[in-house]
Amino acid sequence: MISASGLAKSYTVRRGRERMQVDAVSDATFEVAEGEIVSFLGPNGAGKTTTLRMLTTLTPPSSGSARVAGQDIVDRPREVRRQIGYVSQSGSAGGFAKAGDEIVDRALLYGLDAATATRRARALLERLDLPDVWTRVPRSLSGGQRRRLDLVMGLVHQPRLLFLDEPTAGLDPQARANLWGHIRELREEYGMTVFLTTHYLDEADMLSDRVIVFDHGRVVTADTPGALKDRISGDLVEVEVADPEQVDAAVRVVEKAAADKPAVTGLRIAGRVHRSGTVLPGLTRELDAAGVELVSLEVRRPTLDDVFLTLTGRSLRDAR
Ligand SMILES: Nc1ncnc2c1ncn2[C@@H]1O[C@H](COP(=O)(O)OP(=O)(O)OP(=O)(O)O)[C@@H](O)[C@H]1O
Repeated sequence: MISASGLAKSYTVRRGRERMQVDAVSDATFEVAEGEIVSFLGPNGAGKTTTLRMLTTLTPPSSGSARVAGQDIVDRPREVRRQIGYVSQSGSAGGFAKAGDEIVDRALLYGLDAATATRRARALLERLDLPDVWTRVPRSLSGGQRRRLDLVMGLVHQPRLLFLDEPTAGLDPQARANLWGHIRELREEYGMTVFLTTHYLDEADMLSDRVIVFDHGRVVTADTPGALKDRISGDLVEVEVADPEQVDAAVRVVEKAAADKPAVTGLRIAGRVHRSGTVLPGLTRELDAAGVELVSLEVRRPTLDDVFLTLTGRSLRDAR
């Protein structure tokens, strides 16, 4: 559904008297298959929005090429636009018009007749739990309602591919989870492809089939959230012993099972293991045999932040 190859965008900016070149995107090369939900994950300034604007034909690339919904973004921008929906960071519903009228106007712009536009607008509002907002002015709605209204605006012409730029930025946790649920259900119902930018790790993790990690204008890696976490770090096993005298014995046991050197903090020993499910039974038996008395044993899945840190040398949380 999306095939981008060496997509790049540079801007010339003035710094005082000097003109400088800013490489917003240096090499966006990736594929997105039909029906996938793919997150484009990276810190602020990584070049996510610029990539999205090139793919949606809002800004031309400086070099490279891409096909979106089977069409070349430079040669056939109109055909691309007809098949995609786009919800920008700031959203599209604003102004003083009533929400229902804004949706219908948007649908008319795409060439729908008024009756079909109205029918679709009502169905989508119902579908996104916004049954009573037709006569409301968008700016009077809550943040979560407004983002759902933005989705309606992006969906009214039934696109095959939906682009979402930071869809849940600024929403509270409940509204974010609610929006993720809607996006997943819409994909099931309409079979559409969703490509979203985000700098939220939990969003990329919970929502997407695949994550493209993007930093400094280029793709770092791409995989499913689970595979990314498996590939980089395995699981983190942490044992806490009761007796300081038993720390060394516990370290020796954990060391045998761990992929790298265990970290010791007081009475806690932490080690990365590749498959906790198969390692744990043996580990507990060996700790027992070594006479180590455990206070606790915890297994933690590495987060996407651990992955980002390993790949880029910086934490996505700090990079924001
Ligand atoms: N029109 C422009 N003129 C000059 N520089 C730009 C322009 N648009 C983007 N940039 C620069 O390109 C880089 C990438 O910006 P972009 O907005 O694509 O990043 P982003 O990953 O989407 O970040 P954010 O999450 O903050 O939107 C930044 O350094 C930005 O300042």
